[in-house]
Formats: sequence, C-alpha cells, structure tokens
Amino acid sequence: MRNLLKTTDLNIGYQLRGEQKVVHQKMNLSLAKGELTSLLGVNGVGKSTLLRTLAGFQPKLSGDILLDGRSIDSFSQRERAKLVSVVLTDQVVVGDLFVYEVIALGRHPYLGFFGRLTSEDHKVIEEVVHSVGIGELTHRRISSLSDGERQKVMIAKALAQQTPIIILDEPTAFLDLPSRIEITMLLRKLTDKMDKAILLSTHDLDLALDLSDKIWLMGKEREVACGAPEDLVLSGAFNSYFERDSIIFDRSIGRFRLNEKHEKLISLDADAGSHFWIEKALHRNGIAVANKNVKAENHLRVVRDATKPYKLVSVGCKEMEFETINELLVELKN
Ligand SMILES: Nc1ncnc2c1ncn2[C@@H]1O[C@H](COP(=O)(O)OP(=O)(O)OP(=O)(O)O)[C@@H](O)[C@H]1O
Repeated sequence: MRNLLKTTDLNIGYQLRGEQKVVHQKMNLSLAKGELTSLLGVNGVGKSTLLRTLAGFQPKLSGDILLDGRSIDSFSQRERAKLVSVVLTDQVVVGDLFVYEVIALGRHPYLGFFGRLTSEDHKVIEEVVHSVGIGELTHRRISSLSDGERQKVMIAKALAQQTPIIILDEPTAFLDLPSRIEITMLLRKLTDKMDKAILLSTHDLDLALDLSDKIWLMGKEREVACGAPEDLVLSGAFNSYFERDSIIFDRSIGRFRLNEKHEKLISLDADAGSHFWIEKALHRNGIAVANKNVKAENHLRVVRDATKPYKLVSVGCKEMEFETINELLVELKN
C-alpha cells in the first residue's frame, strides 16, 4: 500500500511569546492511498493542531512531513494545494457565494493568471456535484443551506481540488444522525471509488469503528496508537486512551458504557435480536449479564416469536409471559 503522507518524529504545537508550547511530539504516522483514517482523542488532545499541521496551515515545531515522498517544506502553496485539500469546521466562506462558486474555489490551484475557469474546470465541477449528489443545490446561496448540505458542499469543494489526500476536521460535528451517517458513507465511497487517502477527526466512535480502515488514537503525552479498528479494540487501546473511572470501553459491544456497580449477576439466553437490548436494560437496572462460560446463580431465558409476547423462564422459580422489556424489568425488580 502506497503511503501518500508520512511523518517522522513530528512535533506539533504553538509559538507563544517566543516560547514553544508542544501539544504532541515524536509522531510517526502514515496515510495510505485508498484508506479512510479516523483520528480520535479526547477534547484538547491536539487533533485539530495535528490536522492543520499536516495540511501545512500551521508550521510544525520539528520533525518532518513527507507528502508523496517530498518534504512539506519544499512545496509552494500552490503545489501543496494540488496534493492536499482541507475541510475545517470553522472554515468561513467569504461573502455569500452561490454553491457553484464555492465549489469552483476548489479549482483555484489550477487557474491561470486571470483566474478564469476553463471548460475543463467546469467539467470537473459538474462531475463533483454529481458524485456528491448536490445537483439541486448549485444555484442556492451558501447561507441558505442546512449544516449537512453545507458540509457536503465543502466536501465537493475539496473534491474539485482533485487532490489525492483529503483532510477533514470533524466533518460530522453539528449534524443529526442520518446526516452523520450520510457524510461518513460519502467519504467511504470516495475512498473506495477514487482511491483517495482521507483523514478525518471525529468524536463519532461508532461510525469510526464501522467505516474506517485505520484509526489513529491520540492520547496526552503518549504515542499515537495506529491500526485497524478491530486490532485497537482487541489490544485494549480504547480502554487505556479514553477510560475514566466512571466509563469503560466494553469490547463485546464495541462502545463505551458507564462503569456501574452491578448488584446481581444473571445469565441470559435470548434470541439474537432481543439479547443486546435486554442486556442493555438489565445493565441500567444494576444487573450484569454473565459471560457464556460463567455460571450465574440466576438464569433468565427469554423466548420470543413473531406472534407471541416474550416468555420469561426464570430457572428454579417461575414462568411468565410479558409483552415489553419494561414489563420484564418490573417483574425482575419485584
Ligand atoms: N492558537 C493556539 N495557540 C495556543 N494554543 C492553542 C491554540 N489552538 C489550540 N491550542 C491548544 O492546543 C491544544 C490542542 O488543541 P486542539 O484544538 O488541537 O485539540 P483537539 O483535540 O482538536 O480538541 P477538540 O476535540 O476539543 O476539538 C489545547 O490545549 C488548546 O488549548
């Protein structure tokens, strides 16, 4: 797999009144062609700082960044803009432009002295508009769009820049769940179909675990953990990078949950569709579900088919029928 971006001993941060504020150091990272990489980490750990530095929007403190094998320092701004496009959360488009004009800004690195769009530029814009699916928006003013629509336009602008690397800072922030899924699926499609190297920062753990080829886990004062999502989950990296006393990463379900003290342990036997939700409800009510190989004193068997309500068989005790999980909880509490 070809690396389009590689860092060696990269230190990032800020110069404040002549003093260096190091946000993160000694980072050795790489981005491969045709891969979607998600950058995760707690607030303030340095995700935006890293993305801005990789994009050349702010200077690195030391180390190197290679873009397609060449040091970032050796590129002119225009050359760099043909390799890396960036979508930032706080990106402000000057003036209330039409959507088409905003996307056309992506062609800037290719325009001649007079900055006129050629028929080739218009063709690229049309193709991008089609692939992002925003044909009906092109004649709208950017200010009239919803957050999700505007985010698609900014992605289209980055695509019009025709760069092999695209960097996005929290592209799904402020979006509702369907738009978050839609935008992430779009980025997934662009990675696969256009063979781009896409790097995005996000707090959307579920989507990152589902759709990324690689994850970079950033923690304070420690090496960035990199790998396929599943490898990071199984290696316990999520626990050590995010965990607090009150929250733990549950590997069996691939998400964080409250670290509650459970008063009871129960073994649960239920159909695949119900098991997850019954377990969740039990957890919330102080009842832990035992692993399959652990023998718990109480056993709960839940039988369900399309026509009948749930049937609860509590071993050694009683059998009853109930229609909702809520009824089951009431019964268990009694
Ligand atoms: N312009 C700046 N000058 C000095 N320090 C800054 C500047 N911008 C950010 N920082 C600091 O750098 C650190 C990293 O900030 P950054 O915005 O990169 O974190 P982040 O991981 O993107 O956070 P979040 O998830 O909250 O967006 C923080 O301590 C922040 O206060």
